[in-house]
Amino acid sequence: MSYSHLTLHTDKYQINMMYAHWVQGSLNKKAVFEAYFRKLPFGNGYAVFAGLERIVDYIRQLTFSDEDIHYLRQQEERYKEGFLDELKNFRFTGNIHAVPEGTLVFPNEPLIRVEARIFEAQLIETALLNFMNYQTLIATKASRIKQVAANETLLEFGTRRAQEADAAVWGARAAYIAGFDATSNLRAGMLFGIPTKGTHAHAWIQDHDTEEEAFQKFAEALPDQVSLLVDTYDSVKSGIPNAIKTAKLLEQQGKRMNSIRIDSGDLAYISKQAREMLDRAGLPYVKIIASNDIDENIIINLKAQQAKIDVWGVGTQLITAADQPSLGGVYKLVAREKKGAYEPVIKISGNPEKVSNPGIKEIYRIINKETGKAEADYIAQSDETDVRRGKPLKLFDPLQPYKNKIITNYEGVPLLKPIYIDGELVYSLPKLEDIRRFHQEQLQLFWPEYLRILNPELYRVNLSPASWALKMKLIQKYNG
Ligand SMILES: Nc1ncnc2c1ncn2[C@@H]1O[C@H](COP(=O)(O)OP(=O)(O)OP(=O)(O)O)[C@@H](O)[C@H]1O
Ligand SMILES: O=P(O)(O)OC[C@H]1O[C@H](OP(=O)(O)OP(=O)(O)O)[C@H](O)[C@@H]1O
Ligand SMILES: O=C(O)c1cccnc1
Repeated sequence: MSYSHLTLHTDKYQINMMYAHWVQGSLNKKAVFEAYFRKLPFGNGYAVFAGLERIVDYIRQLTFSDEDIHYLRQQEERYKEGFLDELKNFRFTGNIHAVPEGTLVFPNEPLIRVEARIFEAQLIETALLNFMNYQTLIATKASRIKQVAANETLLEFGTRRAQEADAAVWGARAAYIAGFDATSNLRAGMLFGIPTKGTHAHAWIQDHDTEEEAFQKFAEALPDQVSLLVDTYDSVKSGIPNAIKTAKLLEQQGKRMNSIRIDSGDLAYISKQAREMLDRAGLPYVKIIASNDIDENIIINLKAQQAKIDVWGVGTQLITAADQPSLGGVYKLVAREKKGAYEPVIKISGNPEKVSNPGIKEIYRIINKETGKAEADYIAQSDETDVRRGKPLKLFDPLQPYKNKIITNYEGVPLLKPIYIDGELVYSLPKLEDIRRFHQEQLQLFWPEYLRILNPELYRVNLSPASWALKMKLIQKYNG
């Protein structure tokens, strides 16, 4: 059995619906689903889309193995053999559009659009949401941390506390997209080409008779990468003075010590002491790393206390998105094939936020040509042409009709890109470095008011008048 084969990484109800479609002969009918989230995490003003690379890899390997079929045969549903034969020939033959990784995204806009036989589109819901929700959440958390530590180095240290191995490596990748500089996870480094960094643990010190001896032995072994953890006994009285001795010995060999790491106690006080002691000893080049349950709020706080920290090691709070451990992305049917054409469909809910936006849609980022900044995102039906033709657009929020605006001098950038067409991968997956750069460019498109981490301005995401009218028509139809 392979732990990386993911075809049955789906909720059983998807297979049950596929079975019912097979029984009813409706399996080949086309359907269009869109994936989006309704609420931004962490009170942030934007989210950072991630997960596409894994989705592409998942779609690529999406076949039912003999083992999968054997397992399904044993289920209490007693699926008929004809269905299992159908699954043996299964492959994804549809279209997928998605926004590129690193894109800034907002609530209620389609981030992934799947157009396929209902049989195929239904199967992939669970895995798509699983990848998109987790990776987008971590990229967004990492982006918040980057916002407050723009000039320091950020190291991702979370693996030991991550929700298992996949979360660790894909989380490390998401953090890198959003601006982290390196990870401690070597597998993430090997798989994705993320730079890797490491210091040492308390165990190295505990395993020696004295801290001084431990530091010197470590420096002897890795003279070009010396980073010493100074808090095993007492940072100010013992760790930092011993690290200084080691740095001086290294200088005699023409080498420069890289850094010290502080992992407990008052990080503001100790880092200031450390900086002073290192500078006084003629070691201004030795950097100070801080770790210990760091997040964006602690970073802001430590900076306000004039902490002298050059590098932040961030683990648990980032990799587990501790203050909001899930993103509520959903995958909703927006159109179904009926008599050879698409019919838009809606999901109605007592909760107005949960009423879906019907119809096959495009999102455009409306860039004001004068300022070069993003003005709003505009969700239109895919057959509307106003944005592409640069026609004046009415930006309106139906819940706040006084917030009405006509925009004329703009460029409408379509955000959804073709990824799979007729089951073929047509998207050339960008290099990770390019995704990271693209994310930084995305940030430049937005006024800082939308990017601040506390109480950001609400960025407009507006439905086109035609999309709004369609929604109202379907609500009226179903409300009778
Ligand atoms: N000057 C400071 N201002 C605000 N927060 C700080 C400051 N110094 C440290 N912190 C944070 O306070 C928390 C301290 O946690 P905790 O009490 O568990 O650490 P500790 O007792 O110093 O070390 P240990 O991990 O060994 O228990 C950490 O999240 C740390 O990042
Ligand atoms: O605090 P995080 O943001 O998760 O960063 C990673 C933590 O992992 C290591 O701690 P370790 O596993 O040795 O435990 P301890 O320092 O809490 O005792 C390291 O010393 C950091 O404190
Ligand atoms: O290299 C480090 O210092 C490190 C790595 C993982 C977790 N904590 C610290």
